[in-house]
Amino acid sequence: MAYLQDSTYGKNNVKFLKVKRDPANPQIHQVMEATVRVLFTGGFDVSFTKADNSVIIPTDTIKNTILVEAKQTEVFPIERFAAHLVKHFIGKYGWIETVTVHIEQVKWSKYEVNGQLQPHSFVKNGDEVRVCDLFAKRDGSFLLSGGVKGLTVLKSSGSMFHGYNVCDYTTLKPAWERILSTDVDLKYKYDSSKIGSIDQILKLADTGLFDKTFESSLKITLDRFALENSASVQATMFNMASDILETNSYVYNASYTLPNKHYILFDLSWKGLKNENELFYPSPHPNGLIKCTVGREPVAKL
Ligand SMILES: O=c1[nH]c(=O)c2[nH]c(=O)[nH]c2[nH]1
Repeated sequence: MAYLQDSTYGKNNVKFLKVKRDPANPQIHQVMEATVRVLFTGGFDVSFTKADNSVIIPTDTIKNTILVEAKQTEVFPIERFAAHLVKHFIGKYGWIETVTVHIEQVKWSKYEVNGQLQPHSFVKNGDEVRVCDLFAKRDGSFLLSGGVKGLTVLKSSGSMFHGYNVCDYTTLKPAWERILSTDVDLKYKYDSSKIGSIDQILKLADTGLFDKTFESSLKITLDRFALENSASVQATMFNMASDILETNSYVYNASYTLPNKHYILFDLSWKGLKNENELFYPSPHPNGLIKCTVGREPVAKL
């Protein structure tokens, strides 16, 4: 006999752009362009196993809800909007057991013209997005994380890779100077016990905690990337994550997923030319893929 082992459903890729006007000067805007995913679990099994649609909240309704709530509530920061959606869905539909919200925010930045920051013109300089994930249960427990995705960086000096294991399969030459490039995918998980509750997420949003954590983590990532003479992707990402934990007391752990996007020194010796770390060819594949999660060491109890 077959049985339903696992299931979830919801709406993905719900996009909106909301203009926020400064109450003191309505010409000064901020824009939130976001993509939202909402998934449910709960009393939905019969919709899979008995073709009973009565329990299904149509995914179209989920989409409408996201858009109506985006109109009616504050959407900055995305952690607050995620918490608001969780409260709405769990409060309204008694048979939902868990809600998972994922939000990606496009980075629209204001820029200057003739030395004047423009009040309602924005530029997007890359594919970088701010992300947040909130998993919440009806019993009030939750997991919240924030982060950044798609932040592409490259340094043309200050990166080494040598001292690695060498065996009969090794062809890689040690490097004391190389190109280092990656697409940063960073996720920092908040300590749920420090935050306390979904309602507290709304309150902490007002204190600026989530914006501060995001800005600080981004700055640490970019600062370390630029300033450290990197021994390896592994060592640098560990140092970045450690800095995030040291600086942000609400962060429980920090995870990086970093592709090592290789730029390979082109051998010009056959042409009688020296290549002193000047000409590389970007290698689209294969690429290294390096992940780590860094947490806080438990404090020893005496
Ligand atoms: O920083 C690096 N880590 C590796 O694990 C690795 N492997 C490799 O071929 N080059 C690199 N670079």
